[in-house]
Amino acid sequence: MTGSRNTVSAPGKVLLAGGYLVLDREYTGLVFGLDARIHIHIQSLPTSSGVELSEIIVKSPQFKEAHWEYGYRLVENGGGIEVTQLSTSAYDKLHRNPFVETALAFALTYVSTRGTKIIKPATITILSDNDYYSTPESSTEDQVSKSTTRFLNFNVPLWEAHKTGLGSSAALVTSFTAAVLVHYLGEEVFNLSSDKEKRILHNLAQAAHCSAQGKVGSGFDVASAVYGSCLYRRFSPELLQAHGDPGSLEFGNKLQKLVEETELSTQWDTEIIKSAISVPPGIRLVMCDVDCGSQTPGMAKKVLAWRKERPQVAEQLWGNLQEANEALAAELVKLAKSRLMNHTNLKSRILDIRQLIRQMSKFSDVPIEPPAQTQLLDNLSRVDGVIGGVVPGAGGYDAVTLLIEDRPEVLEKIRVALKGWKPDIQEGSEPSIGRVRMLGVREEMEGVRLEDPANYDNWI
Ligand SMILES: Nc1ncnc2c1ncn2[C@@H]1O[C@H](COP(=O)(O)OP(=O)(O)OP(=O)(O)O)[C@@H](O)[C@H]1O
Ligand SMILES: C[C@@](O)(CCOP(=O)(O)O)CC(=O)O
Repeated sequence: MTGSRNTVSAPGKVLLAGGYLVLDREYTGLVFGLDARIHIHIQSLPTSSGVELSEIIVKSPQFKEAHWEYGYRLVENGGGIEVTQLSTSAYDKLHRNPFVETALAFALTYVSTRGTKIIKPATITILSDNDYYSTPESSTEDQVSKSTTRFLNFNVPLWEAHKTGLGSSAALVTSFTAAVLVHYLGEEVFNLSSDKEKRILHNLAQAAHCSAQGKVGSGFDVASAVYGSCLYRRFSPELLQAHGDPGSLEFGNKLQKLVEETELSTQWDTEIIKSAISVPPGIRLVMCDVDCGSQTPGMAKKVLAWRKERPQVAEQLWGNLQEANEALAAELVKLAKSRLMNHTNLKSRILDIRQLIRQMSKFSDVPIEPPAQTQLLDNLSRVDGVIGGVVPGAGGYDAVTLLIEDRPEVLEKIRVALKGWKPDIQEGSEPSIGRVRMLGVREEMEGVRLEDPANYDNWI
């Protein structure tokens, strides 16, 4: 191990276009990294001489009861490193954090396959930028004017925190994995700015994230946490079927082959094209968080079931949407290159996508852009300086994303338009939309990066 402490951060995400399509390798998604990051600080734990501990402490000090202690051991038969959560007191309930636990086991296992014989104890601190969660004070204020406290104390346990949907688990697993690799392998050996190591990190974080969430999604969130904003084509899901769980026979070897792509069957086919998307000068992205009384679980399942049932109609729609999404990406790149400020085509490209998304909603009977969100987007699109907006990702009642002219007066006008806004929808026909407020985030092109540990001293 080189150096006694390291810090890494990774960005949150928004899938501006390509929701549902991106689940299929035939299609792509336009994903933007956001300037809300999750930061991981890892520090060697001092031990008194002669005492050999195998313990890693993880804490997330912005939340109550967010303290986890893990024992770890190298398992025989190539099983990798198994981690076990330790009880801190006989009376404490063992609250598990599957994302932390899995990321730790996968990352330590990979470290052990690189010839590291001794894994020394450490303390790991997780710090989330404030926009990942709605805060009590933000229930009366929007979060655009950034809070003066860099890392707020949310004062609730994690399971009670109100997430804003920026992809906290993907940013966490990515930054956590990267921090463990950098700490135990050394910054020179595991150089986060090299393409080779980024690819290893991407593969390892995708495997850990899918294992922790118990399903293989498209992975656009982990990809943007590693690479930042990009055009994304997913990996073949079969890649993640054979590695098994930490502790199982040959897990370490299988994981190493998968992550380092040493065999034909472990070659990843993910495509990340950073040059295919851009945010032109004078434009920025804005996220509005929608408070909603009810959510619609299983939207992806329902959309995919409809697609299977009506393949012909669905393929036509998927094709049209892919074309519309590519046209949006091309227009953004064109505007960025030409530096022209005419946004007429950009407006039309956004409206094309929305029209097709509404068709998807109607055909599949899934509220992807439900009438209340249509009203919200139409209303906001009329604000001077707003170019247009969409329901990002899976859509629903969660959030909307806008592209706007990057001027303070446009933000002010949006703020005024949102004040007291309510959809004009018949009672009972839709879940009730509560307050809508701007988050303080915008797009960011950069993915995972090393940070200076000294910048976090106030919060460790
Ligand atoms: N600051 C944090 N500290 C510790 N664990 C965290 C933190 N942020 C996220 N997590 C872990 O990630 C889980 C949330 O992941 P989940 O996939 O439900 O949300 P998300 O990634 O924010 O969702 P979305 O994809 O809708 O944006 C938490 O339950 C916890 O296990
Ligand atoms: C529906 C889907 O395509 C996008 C979900 O995006 P989000 O979690 O709503 O940001 C699922 C996926 O890509 O894994």
